Parts: sequence; structure tokens; C-alpha cells
Amino acid sequence: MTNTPITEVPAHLRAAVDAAKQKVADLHAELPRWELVVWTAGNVSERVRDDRSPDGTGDLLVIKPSGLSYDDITAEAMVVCDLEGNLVEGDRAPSSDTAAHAYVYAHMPEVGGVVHTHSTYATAWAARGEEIPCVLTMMADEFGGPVPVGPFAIIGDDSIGRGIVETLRGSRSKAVLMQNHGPFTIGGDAKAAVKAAVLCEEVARAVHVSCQLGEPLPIAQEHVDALYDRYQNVYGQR
Ligand SMILES: O=C(CO)[C@@H](O)[C@@H](O)COP(=O)(O)O
Repeated sequence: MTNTPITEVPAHLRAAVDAAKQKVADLHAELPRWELVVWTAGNVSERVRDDRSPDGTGDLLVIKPSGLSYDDITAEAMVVCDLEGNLVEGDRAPSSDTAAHAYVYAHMPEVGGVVHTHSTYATAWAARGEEIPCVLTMMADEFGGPVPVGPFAIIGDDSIGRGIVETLRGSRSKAVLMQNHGPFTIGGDAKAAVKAAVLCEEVARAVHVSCQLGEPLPIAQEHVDALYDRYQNVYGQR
């Protein structure tokens, strides 16, 4: 994605960026709350869409600064980057996973939020490079099938982001287990991506326990499809 560098938050995005900073700050508290992280090992971002750039090149992302303790996270501490991962606003370096988040936003226009954790059970499946089979109705509901594994990729360039996109593009899953690393999740906004991270860890744990007891039973594809359709289109308060 080539576009003129964004050197400051445009005036017409100021209010949306400030709202996203508060939302992303608040959502980081959910990571320790649901025991998805230790220390600072997780991050949440949200896209801020620029309607004046229909090709998405003016969109921004809001994410935490790298290494910031969850106890110290405030809206004011959040940083803003463009979709190439360049810092646009903030006085600290952005998350070390910013390039991955940015690559997802740049190549999956429907994605509005990205989360990365090292939650224990999902990371254990990632260490084995094994997808989580769709043997629970909760998996059919939220992921529409198995939780897939993405390629081994070293942090530092767009290879993690590329692996996430290659794995999730065309998949119903909102979660990918990056081999030997851990889960990344996506959603229509940051809250949906956090929910996917919470449910990914829950099903990773439940299926792991089931595997200790014996062979989990698969769910027929027709039932997976029906469960996914209901949950995505009917479930909850309308
Ligand atoms: O997994 C890694 C580094 O390998 C990161 O996700 C984790 O340490 C969190 O880094 P940030 O504090 O977001 O820079």
C-alpha cells in the first residue's frame, strides 16, 4: 500500500481517534481479566476508518505502546499509526506487533480490530502446529469450524501479518494460531477481536481437556454451518 505519509491525525479524524484511544485502552484491561496474558505479552488495536480515502489508505490504527504495563494503560498513553505501521501520534514506540496489525488492516478491509495474546492453551496448540478441531458447538458458533494454524514467522517485518492474512482470508475463523508463537484474532471492531481471543482460549482449553479423556467427537458440517449462521445472525439482543 503506497500513499503519502500521514504525519499527524487529520482534524476530521480527531474525535474518532480519541474515541478509539479510550476504547482500546479499556479493552486492554480485558486481557488480564480473562487471564489471556502475563506481564505485557498481549496487545489490542482498532482501525479508525477515513471515509475521505475510500481505498483505505488514510485509515489509522490505535494500539498500545510497546512494553506498557496494563496497570499503566490510559487513553492518553495509546499511540496512533498508519497502515504501514509508521507512528503518527504518540511519545512511545508502538507495540512490537504493530506491523502485523497494520498488514491485516491493509489487506482485510472488513477487519476493524486485531488482538494478539500468548494465552496458555491456545499457545500450547500453536507450539504443536496443530489446529483446534471443531468438536464444540461454541467453536461452530464463533469460528465456523476449526481454529487454523498459521506459518512460523519471526517478529520484525510483515511476515507475521502476511501469515495471518494468508490463513484467515476466506476462512470463517476469527482466530489463527501462529505456529510456535500464539493466537492472533480479528473482528469487526476491537471488542469483537477481544471476544474471539477469550473464546479461542476457552475452546483451546476445553478441547485439550477432552483430548486427555479420549477422542473428541466431530460435528457434522451441516450442523457446524447451521450453528454458525444462527450465532452470527440471530443470537443475542437484536
Ligand atoms: O510476542 C511478542 C514478542 O515476541 C509480543 O506480542 C509481546 O511481547 C507484546 O509486545 P508489545 O508490548 O505489544 O510490544
